Amino acid sequence: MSEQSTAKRDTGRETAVSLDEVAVRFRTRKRDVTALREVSLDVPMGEFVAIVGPSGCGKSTMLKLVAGLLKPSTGDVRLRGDKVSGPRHDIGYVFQRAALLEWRSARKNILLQAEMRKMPSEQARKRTAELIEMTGLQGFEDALPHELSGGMQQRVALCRALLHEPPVLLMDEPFGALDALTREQLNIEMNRIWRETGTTVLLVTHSIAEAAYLADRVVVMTDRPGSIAEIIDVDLPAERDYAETMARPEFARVTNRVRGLLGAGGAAD
Ligand SMILES: Nc1ncnc2c1ncn2[C@@H]1O[C@H](COP(=O)(O)OP(=O)(O)OP(=O)(O)O)[C@@H](O)[C@H]1O
Repeated sequence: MSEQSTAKRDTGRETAVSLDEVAVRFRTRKRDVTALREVSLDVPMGEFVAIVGPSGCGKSTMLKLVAGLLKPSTGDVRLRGDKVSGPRHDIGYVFQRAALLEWRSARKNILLQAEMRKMPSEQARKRTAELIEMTGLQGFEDALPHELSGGMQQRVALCRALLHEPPVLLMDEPFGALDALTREQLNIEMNRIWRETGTTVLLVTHSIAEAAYLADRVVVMTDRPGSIAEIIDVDLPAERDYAETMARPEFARVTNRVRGLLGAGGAAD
C-alpha cells in the first residue's frame, strides 16, 4: 500500500491517457491566467481516476485537454498513444448538467450520440436497450426530460456518453447538482457500471468521499496554477459495498490524506 503513487505508472497495461509536462495559459484582454503547470499523469486502460482540488485549479481544463477541446500551451497530451490535436470521438463526456434536448424522449436523447456518429441503427438500438437496463431506466424510455428526476436525467446523460463504448469516459462533477441520497445511489451505480463496461474514467469531483469510494487513484491538485500535489492509491477491491467501504480504515486513510492536502479552503465533502 503506497501513500503516493507516481504520476507515470508502469502497470503493464496500455496507457489510456497521458499528460506529459503539460501547461495551459489563457490570455484574455484583461489578464493572463496560468491554469495548469507541469502536469504529468499516466492513466492505464480501465483505471478509475478521481481529480480533486480547489476551485479554479484547472480540473475541467485537464478534461478538456484530453477531449481535444483545448490545446496545451506546452507539453503533450495523448489518448491511447496518439497525440491529441483536435476534438476526439473516442471519449464520452458527462457534465454537471445533463443538457438533454427537452423535446426528445430519454431513448432519443441517448440515440443522439448514434446520430452524430452515424452508428449503424441496429447496433445503436441494441446498445441503448442494454444501457437503459444497466442504469435502471426501464419504463422511462419514452419520458421527456422534464418528466424525469435529476438523477434520472444524469443516467440518460451517462447512457448517451457510453453509447459508442468509448475507451475513456470524462466526467466533470456529474453528480454535483444532485441531492445527497441520489448522489449516493448514483455513486453505487457508477462503481457497478465502471466494472461492467471496463472503461477508463477520469472524474472531476468536489466530494472527497465520492473520490475515495469510486477511484483506484485520487489525484489531488494544488491551488492555481494547478499542478499535482499528490496521487493517492486507494487500496480497496474494485467491487465496493457503499456502507462497508465507508467503514474501512483504508477509506478513512485516503479521505484524511486528501483533506490534509487540501486544507480548510479545499474541496468540501
Ligand atoms: N477559456 C478560458 N479563458 C480564460 N480563462 C479560462 C478559460 N477556461 C478556464 N479559465 C481559467 O482557468 C482556471 C482553471 O479553470 P477550470 O475551469 O479548469 O478550473 P476548475 O478546477 O475546473 O474549477 P471549478 O472547480 O471551480 O469548476 C480558472 O482560473 C479559469 O478562470
